[in-house]
Amino acid sequence: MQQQGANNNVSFRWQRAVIKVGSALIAPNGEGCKTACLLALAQFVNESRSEGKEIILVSSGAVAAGRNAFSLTHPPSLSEKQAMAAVGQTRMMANWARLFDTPTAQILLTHGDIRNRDHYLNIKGTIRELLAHGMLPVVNENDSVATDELKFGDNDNLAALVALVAEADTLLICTDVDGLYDADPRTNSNAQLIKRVDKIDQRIMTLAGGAGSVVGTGGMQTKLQAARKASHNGIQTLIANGFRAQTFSQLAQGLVPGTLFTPPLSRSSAKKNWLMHSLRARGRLVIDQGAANALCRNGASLLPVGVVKVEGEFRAGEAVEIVLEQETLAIGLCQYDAPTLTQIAGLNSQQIEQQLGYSSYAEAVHRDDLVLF
Ligand SMILES: Nc1ncnc2c1ncn2[C@@H]1O[C@H](COP(=O)(O)OP(=O)(O)O)[C@@H](O)[C@H]1O
Ligand SMILES: N[C@@H](CCC(=O)OP(=O)(O)O)C(=O)O
Repeated sequence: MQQQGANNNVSFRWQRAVIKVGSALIAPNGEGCKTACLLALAQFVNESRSEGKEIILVSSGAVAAGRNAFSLTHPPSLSEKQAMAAVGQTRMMANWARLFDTPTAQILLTHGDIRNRDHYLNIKGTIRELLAHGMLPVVNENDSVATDELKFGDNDNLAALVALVAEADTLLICTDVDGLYDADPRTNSNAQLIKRVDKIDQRIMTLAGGAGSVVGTGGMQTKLQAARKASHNGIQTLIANGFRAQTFSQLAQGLVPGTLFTPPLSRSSAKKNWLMHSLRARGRLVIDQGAANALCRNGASLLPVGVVKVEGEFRAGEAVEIVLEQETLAIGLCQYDAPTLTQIAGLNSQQIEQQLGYSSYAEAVHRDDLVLF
């Protein structure tokens, strides 16, 4: 762990980032929503996207944005907060739309959606398409429908899971302090900023306290939980002050403005480990020589047209081995279940639509979900 001033030379590289924006930035007065504190962040997003980088926003603030539509004289109950979120979510999306020329796309999730295989695949597919079409996904918890057992509870942990689903290499958590301190800076004026953390162990976890504002949820504790989740999956996390324009000018220069959590493994190695060692293949796809060349030489996805035979019983999203003659070339997550892939093996995209009666995934196994041996 390195403290303030000890390391100003760390460089910050990224290609696909999830940027989590806390409620205080959306609703600086504790209610309603404003663009005032989002201008520097939006400029950074616009400039990064024009350089070919990809960004997914995870935006808090629905409850705070909807609060002033209700004239309550008591602290809001759970159902009143859910009603505030329903009002505030549209206001918050309109607020974001004002800041970008490209379309913003709303995705509302509950934890149940991440646990449900079909929903998970749909979320992944939607984010992939939005990014491919240059649009800006804006994710929040679906507060009006989430019950306790289906809740993420806080958007820091939600953002870490979105980073995983979206195959991001970076999680940037924008909050109202400069990063992780060795004590809560709001209550301890001697607290020191920690510039870099290579291992999120129990000692680091105990530094974190709760929320610092009336609109915040979880405080530094949930940010460290999120950083730990991301780190296990090879994703770097940066916690930085979203109120400071300097945060974004430094990021644009490749500098590290807050606390950087470095993962022990790269994203691709972590994914490789997961695919190769944690998943059991449920079936085999025998492919032709053309598909094998596309996979091995060009790093392409496996299309149904290159599949000669489907073996085993597997559901969409499960792992399969990819085989040429007797040689296993790769393992990957199949987007189709075995019966459907059997129907469309050897067909091109036009024929697939005719065969199934609807348009579906172009790839049997997307290259992001595939590891070559
Ligand atoms: N060790 C710590 N370092 C930095 N901030 C801390 C620490 N412990 C607790 N905090 C508090 O966490 C707050 C940020 O979390 P939170 O209020 O939930 O913001 P957000 O709405 O951005 O999620 C800070 O304002 C700070 O008071
Ligand atoms: N989903 C809630 C925010 C929950 C949350 O984690 O808030 P924050 O701590 O400000 O990131 C909302 O939109 O109001």
